[in-house]
Amino acid sequence: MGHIGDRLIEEGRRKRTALVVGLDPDLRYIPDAIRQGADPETGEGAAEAIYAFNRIVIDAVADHVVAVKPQLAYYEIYGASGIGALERTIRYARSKGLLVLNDAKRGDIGPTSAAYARAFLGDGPIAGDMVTVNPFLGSDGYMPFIEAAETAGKVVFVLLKTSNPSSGELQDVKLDGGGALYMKLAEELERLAARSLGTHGYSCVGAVVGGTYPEEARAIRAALKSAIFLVPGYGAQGGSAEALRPFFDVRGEGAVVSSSRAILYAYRSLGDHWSSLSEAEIGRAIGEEAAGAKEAINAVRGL
Ligand SMILES: O=c1ccn([C@@H]2O[C@H](COP(=O)(O)O)[C@@H](O)[C@H]2O)c(=O)[nH]1
Repeated sequence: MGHIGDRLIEEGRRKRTALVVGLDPDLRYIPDAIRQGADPETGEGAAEAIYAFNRIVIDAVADHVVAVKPQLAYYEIYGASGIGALERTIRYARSKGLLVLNDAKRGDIGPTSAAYARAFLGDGPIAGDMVTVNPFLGSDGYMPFIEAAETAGKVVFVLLKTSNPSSGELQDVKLDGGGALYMKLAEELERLAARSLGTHGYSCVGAVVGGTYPEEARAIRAALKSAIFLVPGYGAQGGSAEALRPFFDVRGEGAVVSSSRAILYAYRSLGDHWSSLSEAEIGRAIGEEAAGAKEAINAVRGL
């Protein structure tokens, strides 16, 4: 039976895209027409503003992306109403035929990870199709997610080599024998990924590999062939389209590239008057930026 990894590949073919747009709504950068007086400091009215903004983003990018990736932190700031905005956003994205990847970066002792897995990969109100997982606690921290993904036919992206500047402080630590910690985890993930290969050769086990580390990606791809890579770092963090080549397989598949700020706030480059732009102008700028990113990524995929 096919799983969400298969759907990612199939939707990517149908729409000719490997792009995922991150939904990291920051009220400070949301124009007045949408913010409608919501206060970035107190958060009053924030949930409505976030949901209104996300709807505009989703409508603008739906033809250019395989999935949206809500970043949980931006919703948790506002407590119950923020989580409510996340719930509504997930429903809206699905109504537009998009897959949902919760960027939650969870991971804990076994029973707590199992509860997180139920929350994000089950049938509950904030469950999506995919979730990011922090493996720092070890296998009893990440296995409940992998088992839940296998059961539900969903996908878990395990943090492997992250895009941030200090990711090497721990992830690159050399182990006895000389290999880096992230390579040891890559080898372990390949063993686990083999348990749930889908129609297109990819698994319920995915990996986060930063677009800012193409050399590391080359080595990881050689060891970890069965995992779809989630690739953040393109755009606002300085990762270029050209650097994305080693993340993809020979068919130009097997990776999805996420971009948040560069697309969400594209209208800010229209000038100082960005805060007074209309909803239509905002949607147009976001849609054009997403279309441009999709094509730039497609060029390195050989499409
Ligand atoms: O290694 C990682 C893992 C996750 N992220 C998340 O992706 C987005 C990136 O946002 P941009 O605006 O495109 O830089 C954000 O939600 C991060 O939490 C990451 O950047 N790197």
